[in-house]
Amino acid sequence: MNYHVIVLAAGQGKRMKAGINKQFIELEGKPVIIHTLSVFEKDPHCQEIKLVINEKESDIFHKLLTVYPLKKVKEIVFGGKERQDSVYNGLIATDTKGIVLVHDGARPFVSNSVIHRLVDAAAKEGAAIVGVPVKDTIKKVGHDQLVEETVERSSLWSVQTPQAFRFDILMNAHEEARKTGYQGTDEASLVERISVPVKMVEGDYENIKLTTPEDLILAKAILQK
Ligand SMILES: Nc1ccn([C@@H]2O[C@H](COP(=O)(O)OP(=O)(O)OP(=O)(O)O)[C@@H](O)[C@H]2O)c(=O)n1
Ligand SMILES: C[C@](O)(CO)[C@H](O)COP(=O)(O)O
Repeated sequence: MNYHVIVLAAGQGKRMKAGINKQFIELEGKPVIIHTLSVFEKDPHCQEIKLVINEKESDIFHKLLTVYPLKKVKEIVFGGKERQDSVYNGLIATDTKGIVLVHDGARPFVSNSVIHRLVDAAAKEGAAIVGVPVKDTIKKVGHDQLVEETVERSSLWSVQTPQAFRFDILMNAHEEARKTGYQGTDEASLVERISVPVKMVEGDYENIKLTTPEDLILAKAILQK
């Protein structure tokens, strides 16, 4: 099943404390964003990549794409203040009636098998996301660091990207969120609000998001494997 993908790279990477957008950090001599884009470039089912960047970093991204030419990156789109704004800008630039994926540029280890399971689920159900069951005990903590409750773990999943939707569903969800000023931390939360069921597809614990410096240690270990 073919799909289009929106790859997000317009954040600042503040928690990474690298002094540069974390997308430019090199892993085995190649920038993180190139690792991520290459997964989709090599996937025959991926028809087009919309790369969403910060306008101020245009020159850097254009130079990178000269060094690493990626024929599926046909258009670069400028992102917005929040992640959700960046997704919306990517969405209005995407021309499809089929399946659209949204993926964090900072998740370079997504595998083809996970992508294909996800796309098949989205084609069948309309909306699907990848995640993994949580491994830790989860507690709700209130004032003065006092534990309020231990949350039942068996139904808790840690959510990743990519997330995949029929284009019209994701667009409706975004339009609705914009009307009401709702800000979610992922696309599925917007889709849940318009009462479309979202299917959870089991992903992979290695599909980490590079967020804080410790994640780079893990990233190097994953690459060396
Ligand atoms: N306005 C924004 C904010 C985030 N992102 C992208 O969304 C993904 C996931 O976000 P996150 O890990 O929070 O990245 P940053 O916002 O860059 O990190 P931080 O919050 O630490 O600044 C990243 O690939 C990031 O580039 C984006 O395209 N536009
Ligand atoms: C979409 C996401 O990657 C799912 O885990 C995550 O919610 C992005 O969150 P962040 O607040 O931008 O780190």
